[in-house]
Amino acid sequence: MNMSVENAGQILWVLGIVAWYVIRFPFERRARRTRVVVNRRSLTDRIGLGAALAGMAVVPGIYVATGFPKAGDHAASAWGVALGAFLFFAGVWLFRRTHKELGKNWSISLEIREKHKLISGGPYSLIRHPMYTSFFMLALGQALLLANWIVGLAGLAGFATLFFLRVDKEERMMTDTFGEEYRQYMDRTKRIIPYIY
Ligand SMILES: C[S@@+](CC[C@H](N)C(=O)[O-])C[C@H]1O[C@@H](n2cnc3c(N)ncnc32)[C@H](O)[C@@H]1O
Repeated sequence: MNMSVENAGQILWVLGIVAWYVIRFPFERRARRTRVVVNRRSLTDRIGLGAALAGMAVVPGIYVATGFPKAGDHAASAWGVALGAFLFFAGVWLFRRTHKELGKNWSISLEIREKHKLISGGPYSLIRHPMYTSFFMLALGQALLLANWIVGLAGLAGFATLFFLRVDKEERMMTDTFGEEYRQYMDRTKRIIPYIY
């Protein structure tokens, strides 16, 4: 087993998660100060958020800190880790772009804020959910950076749960709020992969 490649994967994952949190923190603080006018947070959405948090932070965090669970460990390859690092940091970059673009309109859950504007520029010009695309990139990166099948795939399973529980509800909330403007936006964009889905 090549320990140095595995350690490199874990260190890169930790660095990416720290960068992720540094980007997210100011938006969480600002969101607390901006009034919510529509709240569609539901039990299903909380379950999805819990699954994503468990799969992308708690399970890999415990693995990196303690090596648990040992079951599922596999040998890491340098190419796999390099590809994982590329996907993970490209995901962090897209995550930052989407936060900058959404600005005061960002929410962690299904909410419309006071003076909410429909954003359709930058990464939002091709896909309606580029932040969710960035999460899928982070989850794929995690699967390649962490040399354990259970821990690696927990991120994909956790985020896919949130995505599929949420996406229809989010689009319904946006259509209810922005009406024809959002319907037209839907007609010219895909969900998470430009020109495909
Ligand atoms: C966690 S953010 C994710 C945004 C988007 N689904 C994405 O993946 O980039 C969720 C919140 O963003 C807001 N939102 C989603 N799409 C938006 C858009 N095109 N313009 C403005 N706000 C949007 C909604 O208030 C929603 O509750």
